Amino acid sequence: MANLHALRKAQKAQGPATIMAIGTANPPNLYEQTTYPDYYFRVTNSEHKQDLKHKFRRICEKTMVNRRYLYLTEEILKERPKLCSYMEPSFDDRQDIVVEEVPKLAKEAAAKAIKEWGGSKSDITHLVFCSISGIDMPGADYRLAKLLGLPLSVNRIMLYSQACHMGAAMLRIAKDLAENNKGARVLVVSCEITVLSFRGPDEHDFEALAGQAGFGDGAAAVIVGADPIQGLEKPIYEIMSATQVTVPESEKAVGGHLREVGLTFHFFNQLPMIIADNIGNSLADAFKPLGITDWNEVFWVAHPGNWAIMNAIESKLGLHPEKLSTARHVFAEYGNMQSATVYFVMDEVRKRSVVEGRATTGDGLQWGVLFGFGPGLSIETVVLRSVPL
Ligand SMILES: CC(C)(COP(=O)(O)OP(=O)(O)OC[C@H]1O[C@@H](n2cnc3c(N)ncnc32)[C@H](O)[C@@H]1OP(=O)(O)O)[C@@H](O)C(=O)NCCC(=O)NCCSC(=O)CC(=O)O
Repeated sequence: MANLHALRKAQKAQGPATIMAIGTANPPNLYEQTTYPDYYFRVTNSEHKQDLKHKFRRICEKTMVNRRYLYLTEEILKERPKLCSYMEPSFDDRQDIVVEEVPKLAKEAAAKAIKEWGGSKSDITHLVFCSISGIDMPGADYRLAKLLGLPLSVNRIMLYSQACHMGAAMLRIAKDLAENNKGARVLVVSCEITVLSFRGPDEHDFEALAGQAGFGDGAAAVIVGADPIQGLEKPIYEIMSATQVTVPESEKAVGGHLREVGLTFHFFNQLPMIIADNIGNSLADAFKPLGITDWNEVFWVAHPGNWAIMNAIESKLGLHPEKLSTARHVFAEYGNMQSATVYFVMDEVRKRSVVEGRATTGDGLQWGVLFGFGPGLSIETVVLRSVPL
C-alpha cells in the first residue's frame, strides 16, 4: 500500500496549473459594422426589405461592435446560395465548410501558442478542443493534431456543440489534467466560425437578426502545464480554481438548435439581468478562500457576451469602468467569438499590462477572475494568479 501511495503521488504535479502561452487567429475577411447592413442585405438578396434593413442597421449600431472577421465571403455565398435563405434546408452545405475550415483556423492559433511556449510539439501530452461546429468522425481534434504534427500519443478530447462558456470551461478541464498528470502539457484550442448560423433576414425573427449583427469568427489556443521548466517555459497566469454552476430555471435564457436549416440561436432579452443577478454568488464562493470580497481588487478577464451584459455586471457589482474595458475593447474589435473570445481578452490583458508598465500580468494586481457564461445557463468562474513583470 505504501508503494501505491508513493506511485500515485509521483503521478501528480506539485504546483498549480499554469498558462504558459496564448495564440489567436481570425479569418482574413474583415467586415466594418457600418457597411455590414448593406453587404448583408445584398448577399442575401434582401434589398427589397428596406424597412428591415433599417432595423438591422439600428441593431448593428446598438451592438457597439466596430468590426468583425468572418470566414464567409460574397464569393463563397454565391457558390452556396442556400446559406443566404432564411430557413432553407442547408445543413450539408454548411457542414462541408465547417468540417474543413474549423481545424485549419484552429491550427493557426495553436501554432502561435506553441511558438510562444517554446517547447517541442512532441512534449504536448493532451489536446482539448472545442467548437460549436464541425461534428464529424474522426473529429476536428484528430484533424487538428494531424495538421499540427502532434505525436500519436497525444490524449485528445473534442467538445462540440457547446458555446461561449467553454473558453473558461476548458481551463477547468486543463487544470485537472495538468495537476493530475505530472509533466502534462495541455494544448487547449477553441475555434468558432459562424457558418452554421449565417442566414438571410426575416422580419419575425429578431433573435436571428441580432445574431447576424453580433457574432464574429476567431480561434484561440493556450498551453497549460504545471511546474514550468525554468529558463524554457514562462508562466503568464496560474489557475488557482475553476468551477461551474448552473443557474436554476434558466435553460431557455440562451441556446441554439441544430437542424437541417443550420444552427438557430435563441436568447432572452433578460439575459443581462439573469447573469448579473447570479455572478455575485459565484465570485463570493470562488474568492472566499482568499478573503477577497471587493471585486475591484481583482483583475477581470470576462467573456463579453454583449454590451448590455457588461453594463449589467458592471452596475450590479459596482465595478470601476476599467475592469471590463478590455472585454469591451475585444468585443468592439472582433464581436462575440463565443468560446474563443475570453482568450482574446486574456491575451489583451497581459499585453496591456506590459505596455502600461504594470507590476504584474494582471493589471498590476495579484488575483483575477476569468469569467464565462453560456447555455444552461452555465456560469464558469476561474480564479487566476498573475505573475510579476
Ligand atoms: C441586438 C441588441 C444589440 C439590441 O440592443 P437593445 O435591446 O439594447 O436595443 P433596443 O432595445 O433599442 O432594440 C433594437 C431594436 O430591436 C428591437 N428588439 C429588441 N428586442 C426585441 C425582441 N425581443 N423582439 C423583437 N424586437 C426586438 C427593438 O424594438 C428595436 O427595434 P426598432 O429600432 O425598430 O425600434 C442586443 O439585444 C444584443 O446585443 N443582442 C445580441 C445577442 C445576444 O444577446 N447575445 C447573447 C450572447 S450569449 C453568449 O455570449 C453566450 C452564448 O452564446 O452561449
